[in-house]
Amino acid sequence: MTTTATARQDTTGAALAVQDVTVRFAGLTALDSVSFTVEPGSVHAVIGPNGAGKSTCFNVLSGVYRAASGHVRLGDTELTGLPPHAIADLGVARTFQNLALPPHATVADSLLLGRHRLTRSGFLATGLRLPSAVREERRHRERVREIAEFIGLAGQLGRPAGSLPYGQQKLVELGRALCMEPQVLLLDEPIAGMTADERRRTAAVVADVRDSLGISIVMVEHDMGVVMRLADAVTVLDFGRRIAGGTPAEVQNDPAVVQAYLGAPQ
Ligand SMILES: Nc1ncnc2c1ncn2[C@@H]1O[C@H](COP(=O)(O)OP(=O)(O)OP(=O)(O)O)[C@@H](O)[C@H]1O
Repeated sequence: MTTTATARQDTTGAALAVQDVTVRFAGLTALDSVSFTVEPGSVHAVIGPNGAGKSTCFNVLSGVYRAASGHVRLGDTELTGLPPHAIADLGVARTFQNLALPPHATVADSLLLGRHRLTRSGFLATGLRLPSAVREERRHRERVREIAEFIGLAGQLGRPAGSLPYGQQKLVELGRALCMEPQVLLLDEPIAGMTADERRRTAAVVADVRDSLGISIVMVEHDMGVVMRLADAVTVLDFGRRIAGGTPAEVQNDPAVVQAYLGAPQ
């Protein structure tokens, strides 16, 4: 893996602050006044047993669900209540639990989709292939190549993304999110369904995104081994409440966490 993509930025980064967020579905409180802060350039895992509220939390951060109360802020910027595309425009990109790639598009074109919000040339200029639009497209394609190198898929740029092994398709999704030049990357179960090899490789890419690009990562993940190895901080949810938070070692030894996972008092 190369670090050519490091040239892109000098991001000191902003903290992503979740403050007293409550989400209700028809009488059920899926998130109950949940607060946590994702420090700039860190991997922050959100964990918890089934139904704890992890996906709900993720969907609030990405603007899919609207909180009944509370705030989500990136630095000084209020994200609360904004639609998903506006949140993406402000630098919070997400991947999906299930693959969401156009099946026949090449890897290059799939990654290029992530550049859409950064494209300045209008529809007409692009259609007429005006020099400014051609130059801009070339710049975007160069950036796509750098990101493909970063995620280890430069050799696959011309292949249909749908023809790649599952683990590589998930990396394309991650690459597409990186193409948006985010400050924060939201990863929904990034290694679910992967082989051991794919898991290792994806975990290495996630660590590299943090270490080389300085991007903050919020990750919902069931694989505790990966969470413990990768995360700088962990927030634990149970029945919609934040029951613990801290370093992986701290939460691992927290009696409330042990009880939540085992479902019985110790
Ligand atoms: N769109 C929805 N409508 C109604 N209830 C919902 C909706 N989404 C989630 N819930 C409920 O909110 C609670 C939290 O669900 P959520 O999917 O956030 O948990 P989770 O921690 O992601 O679980 P899992 O690990 O099983 O994916 C659950 O009781 C769930 O049934």
